[in-house]
Amino acid sequence: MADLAIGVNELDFAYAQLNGVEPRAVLEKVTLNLPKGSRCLLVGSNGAGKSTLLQILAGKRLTRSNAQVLGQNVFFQTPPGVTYLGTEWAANPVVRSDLEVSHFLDSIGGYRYKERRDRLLDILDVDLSWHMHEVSDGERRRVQIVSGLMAPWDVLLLDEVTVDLDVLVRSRLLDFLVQETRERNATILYATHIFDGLDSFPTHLCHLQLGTTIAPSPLEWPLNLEQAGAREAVPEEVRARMDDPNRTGSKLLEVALHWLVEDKQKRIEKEVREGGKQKRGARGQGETTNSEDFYKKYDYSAGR
Ligand SMILES: Nc1ncnc2c1ncn2[C@@H]1O[C@H](COP(=O)(O)OP(=O)(O)OP(=O)(O)O)[C@@H](O)[C@H]1O
Repeated sequence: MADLAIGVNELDFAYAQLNGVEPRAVLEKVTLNLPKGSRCLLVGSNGAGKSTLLQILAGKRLTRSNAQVLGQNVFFQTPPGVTYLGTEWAANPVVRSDLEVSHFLDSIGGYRYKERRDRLLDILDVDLSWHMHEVSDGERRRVQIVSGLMAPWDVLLLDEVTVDLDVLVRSRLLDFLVQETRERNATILYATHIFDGLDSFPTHLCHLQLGTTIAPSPLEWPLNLEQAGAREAVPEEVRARMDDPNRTGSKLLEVALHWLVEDKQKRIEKEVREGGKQKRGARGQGETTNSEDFYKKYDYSAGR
């Protein structure tokens, strides 16, 4: 469909495994159709596949499945106008070297987008004379966000990059992003675990559970009970907690907590189905880890 920014249908993905081990499926039957101008939060537990999906959409991981961004199949070509911001950027030695921020931004074409660059420098409160080896993690993150957002983008794929920002900068950045989607019809897919202060940000939510999207994908936000599947996705008891005036967290947090509890339950059921028992957490009575077995052999005090 022409007005879709992201069109993913029944997408599968497995990371290739070395040493003859079979590839392990990480994404299965992922479906997400996002209209242009939307802001969608990707919600799921650690390891659900959020980063993998964002990387596929950014053209960083190849899949033969059908993943369209701005009308093009990302397996063949990532269209221009797609920006991906992930946490791994900060680990690159280049952005930890003695490099002045003004030089860094110029080196990646900041002078071409002077107006947007200056606006972002104000929003992210960045000092152009900072040196990248002398800044804090949050300050480095702010520079990354300025560098990533200064060229106009049509689709923004954000992987938890607001995590180390202080709340003032984060809130001003979110306002900027909302404005970008409203004024330029740009689209945002944002994976995060921090729901505080986000209630009014998304237009949609996508629940990724153990590598599979749960219908409806996306779910409209604020919740629209007329949308098919919305009542099942957010059952009545969760809606009651959302409407409770004594609620302490955000409405979004209520939904996310409900989904994460469900995800954990499903994961445990899967572990028991496949291996006969729950895999995570403390071992049962009498069970030991490999290293406990190993060190016991050398524990001379054990027999005393
Ligand atoms: N390079 C890799 N090779 C093999 N498996 C991987 C690789 N990267 C991630 N995985 C596995 O893929 C699954 C999904 O990982 P992914 O990073 O996409 O999850 P996520 O939802 O982004 O998690 P988090 O919230 O912790 O960032 C995990 O089980 C992870 O162990």
